Amino acid sequence: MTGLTTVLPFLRGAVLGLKQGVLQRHILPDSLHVVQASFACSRVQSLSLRACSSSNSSGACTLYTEASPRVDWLASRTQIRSYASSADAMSATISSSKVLKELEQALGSPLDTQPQTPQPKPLVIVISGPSGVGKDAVIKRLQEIRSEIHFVVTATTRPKRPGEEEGVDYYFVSKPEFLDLIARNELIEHALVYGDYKGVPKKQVREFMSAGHDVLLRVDIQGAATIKKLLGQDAVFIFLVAESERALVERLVERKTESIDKLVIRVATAREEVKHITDFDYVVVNADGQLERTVSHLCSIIDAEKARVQQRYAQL
Ligand SMILES: Nc1ncnc2c1ncn2[C@@H]1O[C@H](COP(=O)(O)OP(=O)(O)OP(=O)(O)O)[C@@H](O)[C@H]1O
Repeated sequence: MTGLTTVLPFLRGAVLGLKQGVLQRHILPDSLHVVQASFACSRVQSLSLRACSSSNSSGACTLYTEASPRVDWLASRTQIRSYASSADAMSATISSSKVLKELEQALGSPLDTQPQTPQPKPLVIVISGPSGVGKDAVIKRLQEIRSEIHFVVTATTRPKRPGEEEGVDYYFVSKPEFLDLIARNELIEHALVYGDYKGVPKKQVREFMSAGHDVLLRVDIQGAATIKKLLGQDAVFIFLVAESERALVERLVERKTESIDKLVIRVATAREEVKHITDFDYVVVNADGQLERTVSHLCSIIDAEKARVQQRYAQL
């Protein structure tokens, strides 16, 4: 009824205004009310009747408008419709804010406007899996989609190779510098690989997490086990697998980076590594030709982790 009251002055105004112009009388067929029924059939009908005080026995009503019957009638009809619609919206706002006020009075306190979901905390995501499963390929694509996730760059004592960039591929440090990082307990995990050290600096993780970024670590199974000991349930551990051992080996062969001898070692290692799957929170299959699916699966895991009631939070 509030909408009706709001609209009535307009109609009264319209009828008053008509007195100053050439009055036209239009008999409106029932079909008009069907058209207007899209927002409020009975209301418009009663508005028309009350505003123009005329109706015939078939239920059709009379409306007065200025001059040019057809055009003005259409304009007038549009106006009435838009006035009635905005009046409805206005009355909805008025009534809902009135209800909210009454509710607050009944509750004795204002309704809380703070978010009811837990504030997502920056996440440490550890991705691991056997050699050749596609860790680099998956992470590269994930970074393209989720650029806000910081991929932690490993520190290494290995000399820089042509094309490699400081801070992008690795942080290149001297052996004494690396040993100093170990002594100061500034590495999340480290390993000696073919005579060179490699390790994940804590400082980088701390800095990005305190800036609100999730951080992503790509480590081998041994490294994941070390991080698990350090962070336990505070980080999320994801194990990547191929759809089968054969598929994994085919991928490695196609990569053409390993000799047969090295391939034998990698496959034997992969057989051992896969036994550690139960130490991880999630396992994701990176099936052949399904890189996008794998990455979207990872995104779902990250999103689900953000929706946890008890959020993981790693402090280093
Ligand atoms: N879903 C996939 N389908 C087909 N090929 C893939 C898929 N994922 C990765 N690859 C390809 O498989 C090869 C191995 O991938 P990648 O180098 O990313 O593995 P990795 O796990 O990082 O290996 P490593 O641990 O030895 O560095 C690459 O040539 C890569 O392009």
